[in-house]
Amino acid sequence: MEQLKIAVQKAGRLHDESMALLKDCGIYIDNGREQLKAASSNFPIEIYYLRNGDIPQYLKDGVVDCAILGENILIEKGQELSVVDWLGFSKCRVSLAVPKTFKYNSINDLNGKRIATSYPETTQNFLTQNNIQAELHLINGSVEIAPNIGLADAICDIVSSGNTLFKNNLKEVEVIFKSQAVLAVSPSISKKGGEILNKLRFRIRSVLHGRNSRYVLLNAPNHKLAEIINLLPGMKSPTLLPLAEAGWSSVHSVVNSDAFWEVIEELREAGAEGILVCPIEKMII
Ligand SMILES: Nc1ncnc2c1ncn2[C@@H]1O[C@H](COP(=O)(O)OP(=O)(O)OP(=O)(O)O)[C@@H](O)[C@H]1O
Ligand SMILES: O=P(O)(O)OC[C@H]1O[C@H](OP(=O)(O)OP(=O)(O)O)[C@H](O)[C@@H]1O
Ligand SMILES: [Mg+2]
Repeated sequence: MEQLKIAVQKAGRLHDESMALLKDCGIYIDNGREQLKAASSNFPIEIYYLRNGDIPQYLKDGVVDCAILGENILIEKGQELSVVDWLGFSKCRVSLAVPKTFKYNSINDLNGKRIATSYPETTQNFLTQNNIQAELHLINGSVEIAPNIGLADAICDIVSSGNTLFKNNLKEVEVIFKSQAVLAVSPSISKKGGEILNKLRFRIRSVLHGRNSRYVLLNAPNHKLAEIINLLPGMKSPTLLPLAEAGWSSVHSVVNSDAFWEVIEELREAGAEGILVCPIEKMII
């Protein structure tokens, strides 16, 4: 039986959350990453544990059908490959940074300067778009140290919390783009592979919608219902059930995780009581 070949980072920042996502999709993986490949006992998928930086080439060559990788690596090494889903983890940005003492007014201040980076394509494209000529120095790790050891005047690297920049006395001056983990596809995926991929994508979407939502239950006096329902859009519209006590109802709905504290405050002000907030395992839309 044909299997969908999916690449996942062998070790590093993407590995754990990629595996957790497959697990939440109900896919059991038989063996660990000590081996290059692993199979699943309950879904037609084969996992290839690879380096994030090598994955775009494996996708182009059709060695794997799809992959979970950082969008920034795809922009650097695989612009022609398609992203089919944005997975919401490993969020970061690719930015230019300079020493805190550098008097930076605009990108023009980088003309003629030396820039250290692990992302030469991304950096060069950004500089070209802005008509800047600079000398690039390719470094594969700890790029932030380059200005401090006199190797470069600026860097282009990943920034997340900003701690690494701070520790190295650097400041972020240009955000080139924002990145997160994505599901990307090989141009040579077969028809059957595409069908399995669609099943996987359906599961991934259900898991991600569930993660981004909360199930809210509350009690409210009937004369307050109109105002409360107005605050709760729900999937279709909120569920309304009568309470044993006359004049009261129970309202059930789904609220977006990002907005839910604000919504809860508004609900309380509108007269809601006994509010319960529960996680949603899967949400099929
Ligand atoms: N500090 C960070 N915060 C959030 N996401 C990050 C951070 N650093 C990297 N990432 C994201 O995780 C991906 C993997 O980063 P990691 O440092 O594990 O590997 P890598 O050096 O790209 O990989 P490999 O050795 O597997 O080729 C990056 O491409 C980026 O998308
Ligand atoms: O803004 P921050 O939260 O400090 O994150 C940014 C740092 O994280 C990444 O490095 P990583 O820790 O993956 O080490 P690496 O250079 O060995 O890949 C990236 O290359 C930055 O150095
Ligand atoms: Mg890293």
